[in-house]
Amino acid sequence: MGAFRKAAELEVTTKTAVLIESLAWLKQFNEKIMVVKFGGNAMVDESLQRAFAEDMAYLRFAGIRPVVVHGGGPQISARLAELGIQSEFRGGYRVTTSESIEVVRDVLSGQISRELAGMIDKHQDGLAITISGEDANLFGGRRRGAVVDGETVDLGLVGDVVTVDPTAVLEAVNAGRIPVIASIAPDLDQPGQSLNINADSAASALAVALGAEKLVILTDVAGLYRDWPDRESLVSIIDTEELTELLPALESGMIPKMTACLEAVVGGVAKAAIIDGRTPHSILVEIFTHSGIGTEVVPA
Ligand SMILES: NC(=[NH2+])NCCC[C@H](N)C(=O)O
Repeated sequence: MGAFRKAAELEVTTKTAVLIESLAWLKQFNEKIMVVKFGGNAMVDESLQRAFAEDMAYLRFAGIRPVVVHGGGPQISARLAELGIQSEFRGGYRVTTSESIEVVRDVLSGQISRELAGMIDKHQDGLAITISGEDANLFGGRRRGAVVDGETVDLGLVGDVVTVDPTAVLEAVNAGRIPVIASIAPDLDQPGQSLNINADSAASALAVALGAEKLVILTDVAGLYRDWPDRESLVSIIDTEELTELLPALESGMIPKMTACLEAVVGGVAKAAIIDGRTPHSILVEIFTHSGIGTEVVPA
């Protein structure tokens, strides 16, 4: 047998193995809701955005029901700079004012949600549907500052999701559509006021409210490292008990993401994962292979 023919046969064997490995996961996730937090570099790189839209269409046509939640920190900063709106910073975080919250809304709902939905719709007309956290009672928020060196600093109109009414999202999902959700919410304590909501916590709260099977958070790291920055210590799977112990010692940028995973699983979501959004199609590897690609959080 020629070497060429052998190589071709090997390639077929590899492809066959990959395809058949996915069967277990196609069965497990069939018709299940999966909440995906879109963020980080993937959000500001057009080819990664396009790959992400393709992945969402892929999940949907594989029989899964994806729900996308996104933030937009970098785009908001860029738009504020363009408009010449000066921001005050406290403890390294931008303070959101009533002037800048209008820009936040416009960038999140008007720009990012629409662009992403447009890319998903390239795969089938009307596949995506944009929903703002301010629509149909979806989210209710409460102001929360950031903790810097053990002290809470007031960041203005910034907060966390504290109430979720998933009715509109469920309707969209049941109609076979992919909701694309902007992380902005009415302030429960101040009627008429809106808050810029942390998208990790919003995705987590929504996953719980929807009874999702899995929460997946895209980030700019490969996953959770037990001993950062030791590259060998990347964790593939961790339970809520061990994660709770590890959490206070984590690098500060990881804490909100791992907390979101933890709260989702404690709230009843079967599992949650953080994966590298800089690697195109990493979500397909996470979902459809046994070993996945990032760090998965499971119940203790
Ligand atoms: N990082 C990991 N260990 N992931 C395991 C993923 C297993 C399976 N494909 C799932 O999505 O549930």
